[in-house]
Amino acid sequence: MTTHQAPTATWAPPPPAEEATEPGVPRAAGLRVAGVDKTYTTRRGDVHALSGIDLEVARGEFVSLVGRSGCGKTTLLRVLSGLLAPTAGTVEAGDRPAWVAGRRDDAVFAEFGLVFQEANLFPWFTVVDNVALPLKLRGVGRAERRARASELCATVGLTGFEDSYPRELSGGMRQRAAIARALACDPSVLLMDEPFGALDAMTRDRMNLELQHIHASSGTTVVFVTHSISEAVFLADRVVLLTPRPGRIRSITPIDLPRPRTVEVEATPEFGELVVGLRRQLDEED
Ligand SMILES: Nc1ncnc2c1ncn2[C@@H]1O[C@H](COP(=O)(O)OP(=O)(O)OP(=O)(O)O)[C@@H](O)[C@H]1O
Repeated sequence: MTTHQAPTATWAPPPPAEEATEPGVPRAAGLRVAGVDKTYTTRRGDVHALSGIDLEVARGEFVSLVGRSGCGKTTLLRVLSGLLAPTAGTVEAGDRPAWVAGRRDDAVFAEFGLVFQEANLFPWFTVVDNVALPLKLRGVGRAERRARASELCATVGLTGFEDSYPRELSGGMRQRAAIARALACDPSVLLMDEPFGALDAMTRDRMNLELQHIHASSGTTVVFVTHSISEAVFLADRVVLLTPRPGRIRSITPIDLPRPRTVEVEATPEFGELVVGLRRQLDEED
């Protein structure tokens, strides 16, 4: 295990997925975050949420963001999503400026897929119509979008539930539908904020296996926020640990465990060492 204390850790990105160059398959983009600061201005004063965030995420890489409650994980993810303007700094996606001088390029962010803790499905739409919605908004014809949405339902294990309504699904199934919807437009980057945080432990384990499979087959770049160190280690190529007040990158830990990973990996000494090492860093902040 190698734990780097600086965000400039040398790390060899995985080779870009070959499928990424084929038509109809996601074209993953890397992310470059430089000098990002975020201060919230409130009636009770300023809250300095992020300071000097420098981070490169390689094309096709899976990065987990962890840290104590309130350290700025969601703030950083919202900046990366285009939902929140940084106070300073830049974000680039695949060499295209996304945030520069507080201005966003909508076209860049339109290529990103977002998944939050709540699935946020439209209750009056069926699963397939929810998944197809981003395609509808892009003007894709009904037959084509239904075909693509059914394909995505199969990818996330929802075959047979295409015509169900969200209320007829379990929490895990709703999150799978949300992931399928985020994948509908072949996102260049998939940003996920505690997507499995509300699920029971067994469902969460299964979703982690499925997400790993989806990441491998789609080749997309993923930034994943979680409170769970073991989930972060299980999924990631690298784990980024933030420290609070203001949020800074404390360490970047490469996860060199072989893929595909199964639940058995969690019983290995290598996995245990990585988790303990990260927990120790968190404890040192007390
Ligand atoms: N809209 C807001 N206005 C003012 N302060 C905010 C706002 N959103 C977040 N903050 C503050 O910014 C800091 C970082 O919050 P953020 O939600 O990004 O942390 P987090 O690491 O995602 O927390 P958690 O793990 O609890 O979800 C906190 O001090 C929080 O109080």
